[in-house]
Amino acid sequence: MPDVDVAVIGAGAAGLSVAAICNNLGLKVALIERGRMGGDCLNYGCVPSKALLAAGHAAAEARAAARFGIRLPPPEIDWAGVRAHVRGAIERIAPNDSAERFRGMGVDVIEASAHFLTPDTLEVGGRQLRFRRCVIAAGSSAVIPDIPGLDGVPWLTNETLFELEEPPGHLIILGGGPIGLEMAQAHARLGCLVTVLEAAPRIAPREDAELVEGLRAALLRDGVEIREAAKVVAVEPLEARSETPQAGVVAVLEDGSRIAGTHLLLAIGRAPRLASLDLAAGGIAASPRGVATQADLRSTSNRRVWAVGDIADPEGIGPRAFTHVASQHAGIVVRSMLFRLPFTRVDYAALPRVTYTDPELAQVGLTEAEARERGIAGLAVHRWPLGENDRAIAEARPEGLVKLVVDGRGRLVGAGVLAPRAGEMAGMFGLMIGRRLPLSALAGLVLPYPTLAEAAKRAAGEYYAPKLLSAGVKRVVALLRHLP
Ligand SMILES: Cc1cc2nc3c(=O)[nH]c(=O)nc-3n(C[C@H](O)[C@H](O)[C@H](O)COP(=O)(O)OP(=O)(O)OC[C@H]3O[C@@H](n4cnc5c(N)ncnc54)[C@H](O)[C@@H]3O)c2cc1C
Ligand SMILES: NC(=O)c1ccc[n+]([C@@H]2O[C@H](COP(=O)([O-])OP(=O)(O)OC[C@H]3O[C@@H](n4cnc5c(N)ncnc54)[C@H](O)[C@@H]3O)[C@@H](O)[C@H]2O)c1
Repeated sequence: MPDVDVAVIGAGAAGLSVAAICNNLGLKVALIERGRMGGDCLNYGCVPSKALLAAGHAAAEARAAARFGIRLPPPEIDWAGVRAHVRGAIERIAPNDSAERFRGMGVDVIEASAHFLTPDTLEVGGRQLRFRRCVIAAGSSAVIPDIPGLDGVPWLTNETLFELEEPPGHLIILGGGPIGLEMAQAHARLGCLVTVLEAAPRIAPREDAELVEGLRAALLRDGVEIREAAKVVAVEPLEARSETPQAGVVAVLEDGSRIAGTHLLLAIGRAPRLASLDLAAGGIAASPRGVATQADLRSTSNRRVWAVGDIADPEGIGPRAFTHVASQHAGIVVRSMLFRLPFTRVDYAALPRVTYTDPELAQVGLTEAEARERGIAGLAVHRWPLGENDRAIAEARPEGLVKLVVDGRGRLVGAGVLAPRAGEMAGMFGLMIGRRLPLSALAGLVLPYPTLAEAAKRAAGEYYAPKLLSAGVKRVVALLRHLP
Protein backbone atom coordinates (compact mmCIF):
# COMPACT_ATOMS: atom_id res chain seq x y z
CA MET A 1 0.00 0.00 0.00
CA PRO A 2 1.28 3.50 -0.77
CA ASP A 3 2.11 5.67 2.25
CA VAL A 4 0.56 8.76 0.66
CA ASP A 5 -1.83 9.64 -2.16
CA VAL A 6 0.39 12.50 -3.33
CA ALA A 7 4.05 13.20 -2.60
CA VAL A 8 5.09 16.73 -3.54
CA ILE A 9 8.83 17.44 -3.89
CA GLY A 10 9.55 21.11 -3.20
CA ALA A 11 7.62 23.69 -1.17
CA GLY A 12 8.01 26.68 -3.48
CA ALA A 13 5.16 28.50 -5.21
CA ALA A 14 4.28 25.43 -7.30
CA GLY A 15 4.55 22.69 -4.67
CA LEU A 16 2.74 24.68 -1.98
CA SER A 17 -0.26 25.29 -4.26
CA VAL A 18 -0.49 21.64 -5.34
CA ALA A 19 -0.13 20.39 -1.76
CA ALA A 20 -2.79 22.78 -0.42
CA ILE A 21 -5.36 21.91 -3.11
CA CYS A 22 -4.80 18.12 -2.86
CA ASN A 23 -5.04 18.31 0.93
CA ASN A 24 -8.21 20.40 0.80
CA LEU A 25 -9.74 17.81 -1.53
CA GLY A 26 -9.23 15.14 1.16
CA LEU A 27 -6.08 13.39 -0.12
CA LYS A 28 -3.20 12.25 2.07
CA VAL A 29 -0.30 14.55 1.10
CA ALA A 30 3.41 14.59 1.95
CA LEU A 31 5.20 17.87 1.17
CA ILE A 32 8.98 17.50 1.10
CA GLU A 33 11.29 20.52 1.34
CA ARG A 34 15.03 20.46 1.90
CA GLY A 35 15.54 24.23 2.14
CA ARG A 36 13.36 27.16 3.14
CA MET A 37 9.58 26.83 2.92
CA GLY A 38 8.32 29.19 0.22
CA GLY A 39 11.21 28.40 -2.15
CA ASP A 40 12.81 31.00 -4.40
CA CYS A 41 9.95 33.43 -4.80
CA LEU A 42 9.61 34.18 -1.11
CA ASN A 43 13.21 33.82 0.04
CA TYR A 44 15.55 34.60 -2.88
CA GLY A 45 13.37 35.87 -5.74
CA CYS A 46 10.23 37.91 -6.26
CA VAL A 47 9.75 39.15 -2.70
CA PRO A 48 13.28 40.36 -1.79
CA SER A 49 13.84 41.74 -5.31
CA LYS A 50 10.61 43.75 -5.29
CA ALA A 51 11.31 44.93 -1.74
CA LEU A 52 14.78 46.14 -2.79
CA LEU A 53 13.31 47.82 -5.88
CA ALA A 54 10.80 49.60 -3.67
CA ALA A 55 13.63 50.97 -1.50
CA GLY A 56 15.46 52.14 -4.63
CA HIS A 57 12.26 53.72 -5.92
CA ALA A 58 11.84 55.71 -2.71
CA ALA A 59 15.40 57.05 -3.05
CA ALA A 60 14.83 57.95 -6.73
CA GLU A 61 11.56 59.74 -5.91
CA ALA A 62 13.34 61.78 -3.24
CA ARG A 63 16.07 62.76 -5.74
CA ALA A 64 13.48 63.70 -8.38
CA ALA A 65 11.15 65.67 -6.10
CA ALA A 66 12.50 68.92 -7.56
CA ARG A 67 10.38 68.30 -10.67
CA PHE A 68 7.35 69.09 -8.51
CA GLY A 69 9.00 72.17 -7.03
CA ILE A 70 9.99 70.35 -3.86
CA ARG A 71 13.61 70.69 -2.76
CA LEU A 72 14.99 67.82 -0.67
CA PRO A 73 18.58 67.07 0.37
CA PRO A 74 20.14 64.06 -1.42
CA PRO A 75 18.83 60.92 0.33
CA GLU A 76 21.16 59.04 2.65
CA ILE A 77 21.04 55.29 2.21
CA ASP A 78 21.04 53.30 5.44
CA TRP A 79 21.88 49.82 4.12
CA ALA A 80 20.95 48.14 7.43
CA GLY A 81 17.54 49.82 7.18
CA VAL A 82 17.14 48.69 3.57
CA ARG A 83 18.00 45.13 4.56
CA ALA A 84 15.57 45.28 7.46
CA HIS A 85 12.83 46.30 5.01
CA VAL A 86 13.69 43.38 2.68
CA ARG A 87 13.81 40.91 5.58
CA GLY A 88 10.60 42.34 7.01
CA ALA A 89 8.74 41.79 3.73
CA ILE A 90 9.84 38.14 3.67
CA GLU A 91 8.94 37.65 7.34
CA ARG A 92 5.51 39.18 6.84
CA ILE A 93 4.64 36.74 4.03
CA ALA A 94 6.48 33.67 5.41
CA PRO A 95 3.67 32.44 7.73
CA ASN A 96 1.48 31.76 4.65
CA ASP A 97 4.07 29.30 3.36
CA SER A 98 5.22 27.90 6.71
CA ALA A 99 5.53 24.25 7.75
CA GLU A 100 3.32 25.08 10.78
CA ARG A 101 0.50 26.34 8.56
CA PHE A 102 0.65 23.33 6.26
CA ARG A 103 0.89 20.88 9.16
CA GLY A 104 -2.11 22.62 10.70
CA MET A 105 -4.02 21.93 7.47
CA GLY A 106 -3.16 18.22 7.75
CA VAL A 107 -0.25 18.02 5.29
CA ASP A 108 2.71 15.84 6.33
CA VAL A 109 5.57 18.33 5.89
CA ILE A 110 8.92 16.54 5.74
CA GLU A 111 11.97 18.78 6.02
CA ALA A 112 14.51 16.72 4.09
CA SER A 113 15.85 16.03 0.61
CA ALA A 114 13.94 13.60 -1.62
CA HIS A 115 15.13 11.37 -4.43
CA PHE A 116 13.61 8.50 -6.40
CA LEU A 117 14.41 4.90 -5.49
CA THR A 118 11.90 3.26 -7.87
CA PRO A 119 9.05 4.52 -10.10
CA ASP A 120 6.72 4.65 -7.04
CA THR A 121 9.09 5.15 -4.10
CA LEU A 122 11.10 8.07 -2.80
CA GLU A 123 13.83 8.15 -0.23
CA VAL A 124 13.26 11.08 2.09
CA GLY A 125 15.70 11.75 4.91
CA GLY A 126 16.69 8.09 5.18
CA ARG A 127 13.12 6.78 5.09
CA GLN A 128 11.25 5.18 2.20
CA LEU A 129 8.00 6.80 1.08
CA ARG A 130 5.69 4.99 -1.35
CA PHE A 131 3.35 7.23 -3.30
CA ARG A 132 0.32 6.75 -5.48
CA ARG A 133 1.28 9.91 -7.40
CA CYS A 134 4.22 12.26 -7.17
CA VAL A 135 4.44 15.91 -8.20
CA ILE A 136 7.97 17.20 -8.84
CA ALA A 137 8.13 20.90 -7.95
CA ALA A 138 11.87 21.24 -7.25
CA GLY A 139 12.27 24.53 -9.14
CA SER A 140 15.37 26.01 -10.77
CA SER A 141 18.59 27.68 -9.72
CA ALA A 142 20.94 30.21 -11.29
CA VAL A 143 23.04 28.99 -14.23
CA ILE A 144 26.74 29.14 -13.31
CA PRO A 145 28.68 29.80 -16.53
CA ASP A 146 31.85 28.06 -17.49
CA ILE A 147 34.06 31.17 -17.56
CA PRO A 148 37.80 30.73 -17.01
CA GLY A 149 38.79 32.05 -13.60
CA LEU A 150 35.32 31.91 -12.03
CA ASP A 151 36.52 29.33 -9.50
CA GLY A 152 39.07 31.80 -8.20
CA VAL A 153 36.79 34.77 -7.51
CA PRO A 154 33.80 35.34 -5.22
CA TRP A 155 30.46 35.62 -7.01
CA LEU A 156 26.83 36.11 -6.09
CA THR A 157 23.54 34.67 -7.28
CA ASN A 158 19.99 35.50 -6.26
CA GLU A 159 20.51 33.13 -3.30
CA THR A 160 23.30 35.25 -1.78
CA LEU A 161 22.72 38.77 -3.14
CA PHE A 162 20.13 39.73 -0.54
CA GLU A 163 22.40 38.69 2.35
CA LEU A 164 25.12 41.33 1.76
CA GLU A 165 25.88 43.16 4.98
CA GLU A 166 27.43 46.12 3.16
CA PRO A 167 26.24 47.64 -0.12
CA PRO A 168 28.34 46.60 -3.11
CA GLY A 169 30.69 49.42 -4.11
CA HIS A 170 30.54 48.45 -7.78
CA LEU A 171 28.23 45.59 -8.76
CA ILE A 172 29.04 43.89 -12.07
CA ILE A 173 25.99 42.01 -13.31
CA LEU A 174 26.38 39.27 -15.86
CA GLY A 175 23.11 39.09 -17.81
CA GLY A 176 20.65 41.78 -18.83
CA GLY A 177 17.45 39.76 -18.40
CA PRO A 178 14.77 40.53 -15.80
CA ILE A 179 16.94 39.59 -12.80
CA GLY A 180 19.93 41.58 -14.09
CA LEU A 181 17.94 44.69 -14.97
CA GLU A 182 15.79 44.76 -11.83
CA MET A 183 18.85 44.34 -9.60
CA ALA A 184 20.84 46.87 -11.65
CA GLN A 185 18.27 49.59 -11.12
CA ALA A 186 17.64 48.77 -7.46
CA HIS A 187 21.36 48.92 -6.59
CA ALA A 188 22.08 51.99 -8.74
CA ARG A 189 19.27 53.88 -7.02
CA LEU A 190 20.62 52.77 -3.65
CA GLY A 191 23.93 54.44 -4.43
CA CYS A 192 26.03 51.57 -5.89
CA LEU A 193 27.97 51.75 -9.14
CA VAL A 194 26.48 49.14 -11.47
CA THR A 195 27.66 47.68 -14.78
CA VAL A 196 25.45 45.28 -16.74
CA LEU A 197 27.24 42.97 -19.18
CA GLU A 198 24.79 41.46 -21.68
CA ALA A 199 26.07 38.94 -24.22
CA ALA A 200 23.22 39.47 -26.71
CA PRO A 201 23.20 42.52 -29.01
CA ARG A 202 20.79 44.23 -26.60
CA ILE A 203 19.50 43.96 -23.05
CA ALA A 204 16.16 42.15 -22.56
CA PRO A 205 16.61 40.43 -25.93
CA ARG A 206 13.23 38.64 -25.74
CA GLU A 207 11.31 41.88 -25.18
CA ASP A 208 9.95 44.34 -27.76
CA ALA A 209 12.87 46.38 -29.14
CA GLU A 210 10.94 49.67 -29.14
CA LEU A 211 9.92 49.29 -25.49
CA VAL A 212 13.42 48.21 -24.47
CA GLU A 213 14.80 51.46 -25.95
CA GLY A 214 12.81 53.43 -23.37
CA LEU A 215 13.83 51.07 -20.59
CA ARG A 216 17.51 51.40 -21.52
CA ALA A 217 17.22 55.20 -21.43
CA ALA A 218 15.64 55.03 -17.96
CA LEU A 219 18.41 52.75 -16.64
CA LEU A 220 21.10 55.01 -18.07
CA ARG A 221 19.44 57.98 -16.35
CA ASP A 222 19.73 56.05 -13.08
CA GLY A 223 23.47 55.75 -13.69
CA VAL A 224 23.59 52.08 -14.75
CA GLU A 225 26.41 51.38 -17.18
CA ILE A 226 25.21 49.00 -19.89
CA ARG A 227 27.52 47.01 -22.15
CA GLU A 228 25.62 45.09 -24.84
CA ALA A 229 27.15 42.39 -27.06
CA ALA A 230 29.65 42.04 -24.21
CA LYS A 231 31.22 38.59 -24.04
CA VAL A 232 33.13 37.90 -20.84
CA VAL A 233 36.05 35.61 -21.68
CA ALA A 234 37.67 35.46 -18.23
CA VAL A 235 37.36 36.75 -14.69
CA GLU A 236 40.22 37.55 -12.36
CA PRO A 237 40.47 38.46 -8.69
CA LEU A 238 41.03 42.16 -7.97
CA GLU A 239 43.46 42.81 -5.13
CA ALA A 240 42.77 45.72 -2.79
CA ARG A 241 45.10 48.62 -3.64
CA SER A 242 45.20 52.30 -2.83
CA GLU A 243 43.23 53.25 -5.98
CA THR A 244 40.73 50.35 -5.52
CA PRO A 245 40.57 49.94 -1.74
CA GLN A 246 37.92 47.18 -1.89
CA ALA A 247 39.01 43.80 -3.26
CA GLY A 248 36.77 42.35 -5.95
CA VAL A 249 36.60 40.98 -9.44
CA VAL A 250 37.79 41.99 -12.91
CA ALA A 251 35.70 40.89 -15.90
CA VAL A 252 37.75 40.58 -19.08
CA LEU A 253 35.73 41.10 -22.27
CA GLU A 254 36.34 39.60 -25.71
CA ASP A 255 37.42 43.02 -27.03
CA GLY A 256 40.15 43.13 -24.38
CA SER A 257 38.48 45.68 -22.11
CA ARG A 258 38.62 45.04 -18.37
CA ILE A 259 35.86 46.00 -15.96
CA ALA A 260 36.76 46.06 -12.30
CA GLY A 261 34.09 45.83 -9.64
CA THR A 262 33.69 44.85 -6.01
CA HIS A 263 31.00 42.18 -6.59
CA LEU A 264 29.90 39.94 -9.46
CA LEU A 265 26.25 38.84 -9.78
CA LEU A 266 25.45 35.93 -12.09
CA ALA A 267 22.05 36.43 -13.72
CA ILE A 268 22.30 34.64 -17.05
CA GLY A 269 19.31 32.33 -16.74
CA ARG A 270 17.99 29.39 -14.77
CA ALA A 271 18.65 25.63 -14.78
CA PRO A 272 16.16 23.04 -13.47
CA ARG A 273 17.17 21.41 -10.16
CA LEU A 274 17.39 17.86 -11.51
CA ALA A 275 20.69 16.69 -10.08
CA SER A 276 19.64 15.39 -6.66
CA LEU A 277 16.37 13.73 -7.73
CA ASP A 278 17.80 10.54 -9.32
CA LEU A 279 15.10 10.70 -11.98
CA ALA A 280 16.54 7.67 -13.80
CA ALA A 281 15.66 5.47 -10.80
CA GLY A 282 12.09 6.75 -11.07
CA GLY A 283 11.93 6.08 -14.81
CA ILE A 284 11.36 9.80 -15.41
CA ALA A 285 12.51 11.37 -18.68
CA ALA A 286 14.24 14.75 -18.48
CA SER A 287 16.56 17.01 -20.44
CA PRO A 288 18.62 20.06 -19.47
CA ARG A 289 15.38 22.06 -19.96
CA GLY A 290 13.56 20.16 -17.21
CA VAL A 291 11.29 17.17 -16.54
CA ALA A 292 9.72 16.13 -19.86
CA THR A 293 5.93 16.28 -19.60
CA GLN A 294 2.89 16.11 -21.81
CA ALA A 295 0.75 19.21 -22.25
CA ASP A 296 -1.15 18.25 -19.06
CA LEU A 297 2.15 18.25 -17.11
CA ARG A 298 2.18 14.45 -16.67
CA SER A 299 5.60 12.83 -17.12
CA THR A 300 6.08 11.41 -20.60
CA SER A 301 7.59 8.22 -19.15
CA ASN A 302 6.15 7.57 -15.64
CA ARG A 303 2.35 7.81 -15.42
CA ARG A 304 2.43 8.28 -11.63
CA VAL A 305 4.47 11.47 -11.93
CA TRP A 306 3.70 15.12 -12.82
CA ALA A 307 5.99 18.17 -12.88
CA VAL A 308 5.09 21.78 -12.13
CA GLY A 309 6.69 25.23 -11.90
CA ASP A 310 10.20 26.10 -13.07
CA ILE A 311 11.24 22.45 -13.43
CA ALA A 312 8.46 21.46 -15.87
CA ASP A 313 9.17 21.20 -19.58
CA PRO A 314 5.77 20.66 -21.21
CA GLU A 315 5.98 19.29 -24.76
CA GLY A 316 9.60 20.39 -25.10
CA ILE A 317 8.74 24.11 -25.14
CA GLY A 318 10.84 24.69 -22.04
CA PRO A 319 9.99 26.30 -18.73
CA ARG A 320 8.35 29.65 -18.10
CA ALA A 321 9.92 30.68 -14.81
CA PHE A 322 7.23 32.79 -13.17
CA THR A 323 5.32 32.44 -9.93
CA HIS A 324 2.02 32.97 -11.74
CA VAL A 325 2.93 30.06 -14.04
CA ALA A 326 3.54 27.92 -10.95
CA SER A 327 -0.04 28.72 -9.85
CA GLN A 328 -1.39 28.03 -13.35
CA HIS A 329 0.42 24.67 -13.32
CA ALA A 330 -1.10 23.76 -9.95
CA GLY A 331 -4.59 24.26 -11.41
CA ILE A 332 -3.72 22.15 -14.46
CA VAL A 333 -2.31 19.30 -12.38
CA VAL A 334 -5.38 19.24 -10.21
CA ARG A 335 -7.61 18.97 -13.30
CA SER A 336 -5.46 16.36 -15.02
CA MET A 337 -4.22 14.33 -12.03
CA LEU A 338 -7.22 14.42 -9.70
CA PHE A 339 -10.24 14.91 -11.97
CA ARG A 340 -8.73 13.22 -15.04
CA LEU A 341 -10.29 15.87 -17.23
CA PRO A 342 -9.37 15.36 -20.88
CA PHE A 343 -8.05 18.28 -22.98
CA THR A 344 -6.32 19.82 -19.97
CA ARG A 345 -3.22 21.55 -21.26
CA VAL A 346 -0.89 24.42 -20.51
CA ASP A 347 -1.68 27.47 -22.61
CA TYR A 348 0.72 30.39 -22.59
CA ALA A 349 -1.07 32.50 -25.27
CA ALA A 350 -2.17 35.07 -22.70
CA LEU A 351 0.75 34.70 -20.31
CA PRO A 352 1.84 38.01 -18.77
CA ARG A 353 5.41 38.88 -17.82
CA VAL A 354 6.66 42.03 -16.18
CA THR A 355 10.12 43.41 -15.56
CA TYR A 356 9.59 45.42 -12.38
CA THR A 357 11.97 48.24 -13.16
CA ASP A 358 10.76 51.84 -13.13
CA PRO A 359 9.17 52.22 -15.64
CA GLU A 360 7.95 48.63 -15.71
CA LEU A 361 8.01 46.66 -18.91
CA ALA A 362 4.92 44.46 -19.24
CA GLN A 363 4.24 42.04 -22.08
CA VAL A 364 1.24 39.79 -22.64
CA GLY A 365 1.04 37.42 -25.60
CA LEU A 366 3.21 38.03 -28.66
CA THR A 367 5.62 40.88 -29.23
CA GLU A 368 5.48 42.55 -32.64
CA ALA A 369 8.60 40.63 -33.75
CA GLU A 370 7.14 37.29 -32.63
CA ALA A 371 3.85 38.01 -34.40
CA ARG A 372 5.70 38.90 -37.63
CA GLU A 373 7.80 35.75 -37.34
CA ARG A 374 4.59 33.69 -37.12
CA GLY A 375 3.29 35.38 -40.28
CA ILE A 376 -0.05 36.32 -38.69
CA ALA A 377 -2.35 37.47 -41.51
CA GLY A 378 -3.41 41.14 -41.57
CA LEU A 379 -1.15 42.04 -38.66
CA ALA A 380 -1.39 45.64 -37.45
CA VAL A 381 0.41 47.49 -34.65
CA HIS A 382 -1.20 50.37 -32.75
CA ARG A 383 0.57 52.62 -30.29
CA TRP A 384 -0.24 55.32 -27.78
CA PRO A 385 2.60 57.28 -26.16
CA LEU A 386 2.43 58.23 -22.49
CA GLY A 387 3.34 61.75 -23.57
CA GLU A 388 -0.30 61.95 -24.73
CA ASN A 389 -1.73 60.61 -21.44
CA ASP A 390 -3.05 63.18 -18.97
CA ARG A 391 -2.17 61.20 -15.84
CA ALA A 392 1.40 60.62 -17.00
CA ILE A 393 1.73 64.35 -17.71
CA ALA A 394 0.22 65.34 -14.35
CA GLU A 395 2.70 63.07 -12.59
CA ALA A 396 5.62 64.33 -14.69
CA ARG A 397 6.24 60.83 -16.07
CA PRO A 398 5.42 61.22 -19.76
CA GLU A 399 7.96 58.64 -21.05
CA GLY A 400 6.58 55.31 -22.18
CA LEU A 401 4.32 53.62 -24.65
CA VAL A 402 1.44 51.19 -25.05
CA LYS A 403 1.79 48.95 -28.06
CA LEU A 404 -0.96 46.61 -29.28
CA VAL A 405 -0.45 43.85 -31.85
CA VAL A 406 -3.71 42.97 -33.58
CA ASP A 407 -4.55 40.23 -36.11
CA GLY A 408 -6.50 40.71 -39.33
CA ARG A 409 -9.80 40.00 -37.55
CA GLY A 410 -9.29 42.73 -34.99
CA ARG A 411 -8.26 40.46 -32.13
CA LEU A 412 -5.44 41.31 -29.78
CA VAL A 413 -2.57 38.82 -30.03
CA GLY A 414 -0.06 40.79 -27.99
CA ALA A 415 0.28 43.89 -25.86
CA GLY A 416 3.41 45.57 -24.53
CA VAL A 417 3.58 48.49 -22.15
CA LEU A 418 6.46 50.58 -20.85
CA ALA A 419 5.05 52.72 -18.05
CA PRO A 420 5.16 53.19 -14.29
CA ARG A 421 3.26 50.20 -12.79
CA ALA A 422 2.67 48.79 -16.30
CA GLY A 423 2.14 45.36 -14.71
CA GLU A 424 -1.20 46.57 -13.36
CA MET A 425 -2.46 46.74 -16.98
CA ALA A 426 -1.34 43.21 -17.83
CA GLY A 427 -4.47 41.56 -16.40
CA MET A 428 -6.73 43.54 -18.72
CA PHE A 429 -4.76 42.40 -21.79
CA GLY A 430 -4.58 38.81 -20.50
CA LEU A 431 -8.36 38.73 -20.21
CA MET A 432 -8.76 40.08 -23.75
CA ILE A 433 -6.31 37.63 -25.33
CA GLY A 434 -7.37 34.66 -23.18
CA ARG A 435 -11.08 35.14 -23.86
CA ARG A 436 -10.48 36.17 -27.47
CA LEU A 437 -12.41 39.40 -26.99
CA PRO A 438 -12.59 41.75 -29.97
CA LEU A 439 -10.55 44.94 -29.73
CA SER A 440 -13.82 46.87 -29.60
CA ALA A 441 -14.20 45.59 -26.00
CA LEU A 442 -11.14 47.64 -25.04
CA ALA A 443 -11.87 50.59 -27.32
CA GLY A 444 -15.37 50.87 -25.83
CA LEU A 445 -14.38 50.34 -22.21
CA VAL A 446 -15.20 53.22 -19.87
CA LEU A 447 -12.07 53.74 -17.81
CA PRO A 448 -11.71 56.11 -14.90
CA TYR A 449 -10.08 59.42 -15.84
CA PRO A 450 -7.22 60.12 -15.47
CA THR A 451 -5.46 56.74 -15.51
CA LEU A 452 -2.47 55.37 -17.39
CA ALA A 453 -4.71 52.52 -18.63
CA GLU A 454 -6.48 55.07 -20.81
CA ALA A 455 -3.40 54.91 -23.05
CA ALA A 456 -4.36 51.28 -23.82
CA LYS A 457 -7.90 52.31 -24.72
CA ARG A 458 -6.53 55.08 -26.96
CA ALA A 459 -4.20 52.60 -28.70
CA ALA A 460 -7.22 50.35 -29.34
CA GLY A 461 -9.10 53.39 -30.63
CA GLU A 462 -6.34 53.87 -33.22
CA TYR A 463 -7.45 50.57 -34.79
CA TYR A 464 -10.95 51.92 -35.37
CA ALA A 465 -10.06 55.53 -36.22
CA PRO A 466 -9.51 54.98 -39.98
CA LYS A 467 -12.78 52.97 -40.18
CA LEU A 468 -14.74 55.60 -38.22
CA LEU A 469 -13.41 58.46 -40.31
CA SER A 470 -13.84 56.63 -43.65
CA ALA A 471 -15.65 58.24 -46.58
CA GLY A 472 -18.53 55.73 -46.20
CA VAL A 473 -19.15 56.66 -42.56
CA LYS A 474 -18.96 60.38 -43.43
CA ARG A 475 -21.58 59.83 -46.17
CA VAL A 476 -23.93 58.12 -43.66
CA VAL A 477 -23.49 60.98 -41.17
CA ALA A 478 -24.14 63.50 -43.96
CA LEU A 479 -27.39 61.71 -44.85
CA LEU A 480 -28.53 61.48 -41.23
CA ARG A 481 -27.77 65.11 -40.33
CA HIS A 482 -31.07 66.26 -41.87
CA LEU A 483 -33.07 64.19 -39.39
CA PRO A 484 -34.42 66.06 -36.33
C1 LIG B 1 15.61 37.19 -8.35
C2 LIG B 1 14.33 36.60 -8.87
C3 LIG B 1 13.23 37.41 -9.01
C4 LIG B 1 12.03 36.87 -9.48
N1 LIG B 1 10.96 37.70 -9.60
C5 LIG B 1 9.80 37.20 -10.07
C6 LIG B 1 8.67 38.03 -10.18
O1 LIG B 1 8.71 39.21 -9.86
N2 LIG B 1 7.51 37.49 -10.65
C7 LIG B 1 7.43 36.18 -11.02
O2 LIG B 1 6.37 35.73 -11.45
N3 LIG B 1 8.51 35.35 -10.90
C8 LIG B 1 9.68 35.83 -10.44
N4 LIG B 1 10.75 35.01 -10.30
C9 LIG B 1 10.59 33.59 -10.67
C10 LIG B 1 9.94 32.80 -9.52
O3 LIG B 1 10.66 33.01 -8.33
C11 LIG B 1 9.92 31.31 -9.87
O4 LIG B 1 9.30 31.12 -11.11
C12 LIG B 1 9.17 30.51 -8.79
O5 LIG B 1 9.77 30.68 -7.54
C13 LIG B 1 9.20 29.02 -9.17
O6 LIG B 1 8.56 28.29 -8.17
P1 LIG B 1 8.81 26.72 -8.05
O7 LIG B 1 7.89 26.26 -6.97
O8 LIG B 1 8.74 26.07 -9.37
O9 LIG B 1 10.33 26.58 -7.59
P2 LIG B 1 11.09 27.08 -6.27
O10 LIG B 1 10.52 28.31 -5.69
O11 LIG B 1 12.54 27.09 -6.63
O12 LIG B 1 10.82 25.91 -5.22
C14 LIG B 1 11.38 24.64 -5.35
C15 LIG B 1 11.72 24.11 -3.97
O13 LIG B 1 12.11 22.74 -4.11
C16 LIG B 1 13.10 22.45 -3.15
N5 LIG B 1 13.83 21.25 -3.60
C17 LIG B 1 14.58 21.12 -4.71
N6 LIG B 1 15.04 19.86 -4.83
C18 LIG B 1 14.57 19.19 -3.75
C19 LIG B 1 14.71 17.85 -3.29
N7 LIG B 1 15.41 16.95 -3.96
N8 LIG B 1 14.09 17.50 -2.14
C20 LIG B 1 13.36 18.41 -1.43
N9 LIG B 1 13.20 19.68 -1.82
C21 LIG B 1 13.79 20.06 -2.96
C22 LIG B 1 13.95 23.71 -3.13
O14 LIG B 1 14.67 23.82 -1.91
C23 LIG B 1 12.90 24.81 -3.32
O15 LIG B 1 12.50 25.36 -2.09
C24 LIG B 1 11.95 35.50 -9.82
C25 LIG B 1 13.07 34.67 -9.67
C26 LIG B 1 14.25 35.21 -9.19
C27 LIG B 1 15.43 34.30 -9.02
N1 LIG C 1 9.88 40.15 -13.01
C1 LIG C 1 9.82 38.85 -13.19
O1 LIG C 1 8.79 38.25 -13.45
C2 LIG C 1 11.08 38.06 -13.05
C3 LIG C 1 12.18 38.63 -12.42
C4 LIG C 1 13.32 37.87 -12.35
C5 LIG C 1 13.33 36.59 -12.87
N2 LIG C 1 12.25 36.08 -13.45
C6 LIG C 1 12.29 34.73 -14.05
O2 LIG C 1 13.55 34.15 -13.88
C7 LIG C 1 14.10 33.84 -15.15
C8 LIG C 1 15.57 33.99 -15.10
O3 LIG C 1 15.97 35.34 -15.11
P1 LIG C 1 17.39 35.76 -15.66
O4 LIG C 1 17.38 37.23 -15.81
O5 LIG C 1 18.47 35.12 -14.86
O6 LIG C 1 17.48 34.97 -17.03
P2 LIG C 1 17.03 35.26 -18.52
O7 LIG C 1 17.33 34.01 -19.26
O8 LIG C 1 15.68 35.80 -18.60
O9 LIG C 1 18.04 36.40 -18.98
C9 LIG C 1 19.43 36.16 -18.95
C10 LIG C 1 20.16 37.17 -19.81
O10 LIG C 1 21.53 36.88 -19.73
C11 LIG C 1 22.10 36.92 -21.03
N3 LIG C 1 23.26 36.04 -21.01
C12 LIG C 1 23.31 34.68 -21.14
N4 LIG C 1 24.58 34.25 -21.02
C13 LIG C 1 25.36 35.33 -20.80
C14 LIG C 1 26.73 35.52 -20.56
N5 LIG C 1 27.59 34.50 -20.51
N6 LIG C 1 27.19 36.79 -20.38
C15 LIG C 1 26.34 37.84 -20.41
N7 LIG C 1 25.01 37.71 -20.63
C16 LIG C 1 24.53 36.48 -20.80
C17 LIG C 1 20.98 36.47 -21.95
O11 LIG C 1 21.18 36.94 -23.27
C18 LIG C 1 19.77 37.11 -21.29
O12 LIG C 1 19.53 38.39 -21.73
C19 LIG C 1 13.43 34.80 -16.10
O13 LIG C 1 13.45 34.36 -17.42
C20 LIG C 1 12.04 34.87 -15.55
O14 LIG C 1 11.31 33.78 -16.04
C21 LIG C 1 11.12 36.80 -13.55
